Amino acid sequence: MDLARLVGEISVEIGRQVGLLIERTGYVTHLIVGNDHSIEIPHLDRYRVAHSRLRGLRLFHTHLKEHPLNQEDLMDLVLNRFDSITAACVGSDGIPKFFFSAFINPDPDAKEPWILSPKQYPGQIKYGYLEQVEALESEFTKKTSNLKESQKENRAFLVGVYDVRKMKRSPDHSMAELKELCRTAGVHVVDTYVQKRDPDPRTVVGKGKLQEIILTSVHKDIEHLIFDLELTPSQAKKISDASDLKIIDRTQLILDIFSKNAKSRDGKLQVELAQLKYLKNRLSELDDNMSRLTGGIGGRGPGETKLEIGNRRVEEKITRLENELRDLKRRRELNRKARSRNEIPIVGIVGYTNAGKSTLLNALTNSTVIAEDKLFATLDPTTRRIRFPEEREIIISDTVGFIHDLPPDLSQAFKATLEELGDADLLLHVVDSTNSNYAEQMEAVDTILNSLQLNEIPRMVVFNKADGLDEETRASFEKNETLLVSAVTREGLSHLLDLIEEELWKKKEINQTLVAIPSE
Ligand SMILES: Nc1nc2c(ncn2[C@@H]2O[C@H](COP(=O)(O)OP(=O)(O)OP(=O)(O)O)[C@@H](O)[C@H]2O)c(=O)[nH]1
Ligand SMILES: [Mg+2]
Repeated sequence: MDLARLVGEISVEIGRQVGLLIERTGYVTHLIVGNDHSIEIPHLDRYRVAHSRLRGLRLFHTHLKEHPLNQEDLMDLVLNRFDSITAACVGSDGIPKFFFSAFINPDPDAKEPWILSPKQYPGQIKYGYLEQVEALESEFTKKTSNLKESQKENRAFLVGVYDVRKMKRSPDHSMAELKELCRTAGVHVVDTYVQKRDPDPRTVVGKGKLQEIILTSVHKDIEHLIFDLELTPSQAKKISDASDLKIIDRTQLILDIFSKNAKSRDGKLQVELAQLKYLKNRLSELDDNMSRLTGGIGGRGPGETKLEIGNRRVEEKITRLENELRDLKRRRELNRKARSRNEIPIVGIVGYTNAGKSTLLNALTNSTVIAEDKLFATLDPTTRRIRFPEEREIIISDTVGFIHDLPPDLSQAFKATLEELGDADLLLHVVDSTNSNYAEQMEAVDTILNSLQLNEIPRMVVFNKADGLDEETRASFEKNETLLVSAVTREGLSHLLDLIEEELWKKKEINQTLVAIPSE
């Protein structure tokens, strides 16, 4: 109380708010002098206590007018995870007349992230402060331990800002896909925010909204803020300046999944190259935030490439990877030439990610290529042979799944793995018929195939997962005479093989007759 009085007197004398940061032992770590209506809390990162939900510091400060705690005070409380915040309203003599206090609300579902205590007069101040803080802390621990293991880690807040006029697909679909990507990356989605208008060039969402999102995130123990767009380097920096959260965009999320799933030498190099290219554009913004901007989920970054290495090293590494990839590509081409000399027809399986391409390849060839209910399970092209009666044989290859708006660096990197499709005699476009967005997904695949100049190759659309359709949808597919199969129940597969055989050999025979015609 004496301290309160002293601070009050100083405060009145200089006409500014004065604040103290006090440890639980009573030790004062900071004396902060503000202006007449607010004070600014210094950066407190190193005071963060790892396992407890509170910082172990409380803020005591003066209000020169008889105002209760304002929005700014409460933001300070929540963002800094103070044990408590107290405003002492001091009279003209510097003596505190009454106090307003607030604590962080341990209930993550509460409407407001704080609890306000009733106004107190000096005589009413209780000394059970430590007990109160301890009770709060055990409440926090209880809430956290109630969560399932899977909900404790990689908690994320998803933010989608969509300019509906410019979008090719609906915001809902885009957000649903972002959630799928998160699930694949092992991210637990806690909260989402969708806004339908032009992204703010500086902070994507407005400043006030961003603060609100950050508040909620701190409150719900969320560590990742994931944006459904590619952030510009300066947006990423501005947003991460405003909070301690890890800022991740769609590109990084996809890169992250790719880096987890790449198995072959080639695939790994491609992913690392894409990561480095993404990083290079952001190196100019190099500062403390960079580790958070580039760490990826659970700290998976681009290989050994930590940020200590500068721009030059990144350039060097990019060149080295590109050379290595060129070598691999040359070798692949040799293999391909050898194969095409044998004149075995090649069938490429393409389609949106998770359509069931790998499962279909497995079912057709009875092999076991990894098939998972995850996006981008396949990153490396896999090739198998199928033998038909009459000594006929085809080579059939699985490819990486397609997705809307593949980040430019990635599409560049993955063109290499799709290049082989150029040799294909037939493309099987596999569609997940049970996905309500299948039409949009087909369009995305067509767009990518066209951009790869593969539109000349005959295409066969295969609607997969027929076993998962309800009667009505199934009937509508059948009415349109679509090729309906199930890689799981094997329904329609022998028909599919017949069609493939027909397509390839019918064409071949015609070609041969053409060749047989003697030229002049
Ligand atoms: N019900 C049903 N599920 C299927 C069928 N075919 C594939 N799936 C499931 O769909 C999921 C994705 O299958 P994948 O074969 O990995 O798909 P993909 O197209 O290779 O995916 P990426 O490699 O990630 O692009 C898996 O969980 C499969 O079990 C099917 O015919 N019926
Ligand atoms: Mg696959």
